[in-house]
Amino acid sequence: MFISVSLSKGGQAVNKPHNNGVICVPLQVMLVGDSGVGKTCLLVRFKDGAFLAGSFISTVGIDFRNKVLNIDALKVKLQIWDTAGQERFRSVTHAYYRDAHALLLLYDVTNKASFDNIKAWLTEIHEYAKQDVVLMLLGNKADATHERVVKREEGEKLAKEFAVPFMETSAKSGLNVELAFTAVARELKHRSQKESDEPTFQLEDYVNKEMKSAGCCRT
Ligand SMILES: Nc1nc2c(ncn2[C@@H]2O[C@H](COP(=O)(O)OP(=O)(O)OP(=O)(O)O)[C@@H](O)[C@H]2O)c(=O)[nH]1
Repeated sequence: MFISVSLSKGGQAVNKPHNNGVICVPLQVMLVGDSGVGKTCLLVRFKDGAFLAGSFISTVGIDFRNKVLNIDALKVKLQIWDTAGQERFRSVTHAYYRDAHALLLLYDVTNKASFDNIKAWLTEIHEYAKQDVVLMLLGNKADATHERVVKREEGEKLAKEFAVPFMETSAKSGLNVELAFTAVARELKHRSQKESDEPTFQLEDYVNKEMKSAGCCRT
């Protein structure tokens, strides 16, 4: 069974009758963060299970890939938008915020400036994205132990300050990559089925529970 989603006036995802296997509107997940934090690599890891090693080619404008996830016997189609982190493409990115159902905001644990810029990204998100957008903060490149300059505790503290779920990821080792996308897809799926009797889904609780059962922070 496929899930189809439409948007109410308030931008909330609401349940809609769907034809067998026909997806009316895929769930849009947008990757944002400074240039070089690993947005494209995270997407490629999630989509193809591979790591793009070698020379770094910056995304120009915006790119997208689709992936269908099985969540509780439902097929949830994610359309994942990979945005360019470079400042000169910022106006292109702004135009896409309002259509995003979820945002994965990345910094690079080996790059302090990318972490310091998270507050500016949050301001931008507040300005351009839907008020009820699902948001998660990701500290990427957790595998790069020797180059690390941002401690996990610093990421946790920042996330707590802004009440955003948080996890460290690695596009290189695959750490928490599937979990990050699955968690936001689950949240969106639960929102889309508001009228059901299911208990309210808590994204942060789900993430913490899954990380704990996976041994938390292994790289
Ligand atoms: N060690 C390590 N390197 C990574 C990881 N993710 C990405 N990289 C490297 O970081 C560089 C930038 O990765 P990209 O995915 O292209 O970065 P981006 O955020 O898409 O950059 P823009 O397209 O400019 O916004 C590349 O050289 C990657 O190989 C990771 O998890 N661990």
